[in-house]
This record gives sequence, structure tokens and C-alpha cells, in this order.
Amino acid sequence: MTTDTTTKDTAPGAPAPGTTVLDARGVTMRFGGLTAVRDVDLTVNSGEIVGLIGPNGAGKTTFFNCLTGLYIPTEGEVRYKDKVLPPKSFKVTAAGIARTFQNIRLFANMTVLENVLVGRHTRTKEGFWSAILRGPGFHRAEAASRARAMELLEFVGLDAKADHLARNLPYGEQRKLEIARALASEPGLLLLDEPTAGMNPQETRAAEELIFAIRDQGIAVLVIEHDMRFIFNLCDRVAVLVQGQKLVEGDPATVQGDERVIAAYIGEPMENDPGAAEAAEVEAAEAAAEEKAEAAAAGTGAGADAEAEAEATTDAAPGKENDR
Ligand SMILES: Nc1ncnc2c1ncn2[C@@H]1O[C@H](COP(=O)(O)OP(=O)(O)OP(=O)(O)O)[C@@H](O)[C@H]1O
Repeated sequence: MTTDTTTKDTAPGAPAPGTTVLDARGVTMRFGGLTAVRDVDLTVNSGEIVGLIGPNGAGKTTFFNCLTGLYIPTEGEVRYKDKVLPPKSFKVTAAGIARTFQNIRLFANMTVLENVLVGRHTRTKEGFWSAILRGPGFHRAEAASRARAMELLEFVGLDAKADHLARNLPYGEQRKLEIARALASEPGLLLLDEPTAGMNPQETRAAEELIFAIRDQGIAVLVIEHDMRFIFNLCDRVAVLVQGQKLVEGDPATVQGDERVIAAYIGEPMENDPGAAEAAEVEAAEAAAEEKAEAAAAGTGAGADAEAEAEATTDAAPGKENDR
């Protein structure tokens, strides 16, 4: 991967650092009786990498889907560069938001280069007749698209594999290709859904470098990830979703030290948690069982005799090895 962070490739129209590019307000998503996301506010500023974390089922992907037009939020509003987003994913991509998916979605039987070219369709101005007639305008546009796609492949470190079939790439490289394809739409905001899932530590480190390089090109990044070390190292700001609601938001140090976040992750009962009474009951039962076991171990040997008896019974059982 090249880590050239000069601004020559800065996304066209990249806003000044610190300007709000994404502004989600009061986003709520219900599926029938289930509220997967409840009243979530989140902003992402240009030049920022923001992390979205939370336990399984917290609503992270649902929230992403609300930002990218895959779902229309039941309530709330999402603005990108001050404009309310259209409710169709291809229009959201055209507006400037690109994404990758938790489960890689590449065209497995197309080449690496072709996959990136597909990602450029929202930026290709040549229309239907131009493509059919294949005049000079079409050929010029096609050459420019290929050049840009190769540039992106070089950026993610896959230029040498441009002609390989996507399905033949190792897992970590497939993830990089997905990122290159997303970048091909020249986004101002990139959403990454678990970009390091299934990666080894070396690949994770490379992914981290790649995301920094993307940010340095003027593209804001919002990333969902379960790997805490990765997220706290990478992000300027982290928001924590728990049961569909934003629990905490702040810089990595603040979020890491927040007791509510620790409780949500290790499954300890939170304040006013309706499951607290049940958890206390289980804890008491476990303590009682432990006490009983300790008493048996330190007891008169009755426990040991019973154990020996049980062992003898087992050994003498028909069908066992010693039943000759
Ligand atoms: N299309 C859907 N229809 C019904 N329920 C859904 C739908 N999508 C998600 N859910 C539910 O919404 C809740 C949030 O799911 P979501 O996938 O957004 O969580 P997540 O935080 O991304 O989880 P994970 O970290 O495991 O990917 C879950 O209870 C899930 O079962």
C-alpha cells in the first residue's frame, strides 16, 4: 500500500477540516415491535475518523443502513453536507457516501480492476447512447475511468493483481478491494462495516494504515468494529450503541474509561437494569454451590467414599472396557 498523503488526490469538493459532513438526528428504526435504533444523533466532521461500537445486536449495522438509504428511518433525519439524503442507496452513493459491508460483497467472477470500474458508475458522465455507439467521447471516458481505477488499486496495494479474479484474492485483499471499489465513487464520507473481521494482526495493522491514508485524502470515515484495540488506536471520536441507543460518545480515552461501556461489554448489570435481580439470584446460587463443594472437600471423607463408589459402579458397568 502506498501511504502517500499529499493532497493531489483529495476528493473533489472536500470541505474544510472540521466542517460537519454527516449529521444524523433522532434516527429511529423499528422492525414491527422491535426498535433496533432509538433516537440516535451522530455527526461526522471532515478530517475525522469516528468509530461506532457496541455489543452484538446493538443496532450498528441498522444505523449504517439508515445512513446509506438501504433503510428509511422510521423517525429522524440524515443530512450529508447540509442536504437531506435521498431514500435510495444509489442516490446516496451519488451524493457522496460510500460503504463496505460486514459480509464482503464483491463480484467474485469479475477481475479486480472490473470490480473497481463498477464502483465508478455513479461518476461516469457518458450516457446510454455514448456507450452503445462507442464514439471518441466514450473511449476517452473509459480510459480515464481505467486510469483512476488503477490509481485506486495502487493506493490500496492491489495494482499488481488488477487482472486476477476477485474470488482468488486472499480474504484480507478482498476487503481492500471492497474499499477501493467504494473509493471509486469519489466519496466525501466512507462507511466501513467491520473492515478487519477475519483479518490477522498484520492485515489489521495494514488496514489501519490504509484508513489513515484515506482520511488524509480528505475523506471522513465512520467505522463499525469489534476490535477495540483497532478502534481506540484509529478513531478521533467513538460512539457506543447499546440496545439501539447511544450510551456514550467521546474521545477514545473517555470511552475506554467509562464504566457503563465496560459494563455493557462484559455483561455486568447496569444501573437500573431490569435484569439485575435475576443476575443477583444467579450469583447467590453460584456462591452457595461453591460453598457446598468446599465443605465436601474439607469434610469427613464421606464425599471421597461416595466418589470411589461411583467410580467402581462406572467401571463395573457392562459394555465398559473392564467388562471382559
Ligand atoms: N431487517 C430486519 N428485520 C428485523 N429485525 C432486524 C433487521 N435487521 C436487524 N434486526 C434486528 O435489529 C437488532 C440490531 O441488529 P444489528 O444487525 O443492527 O446489530 P449490530 O449492532 O450491527 O450487531 P452485530 O455486531 O452482531 O453485527 C437485532 O436485534 C436484529 O435482530
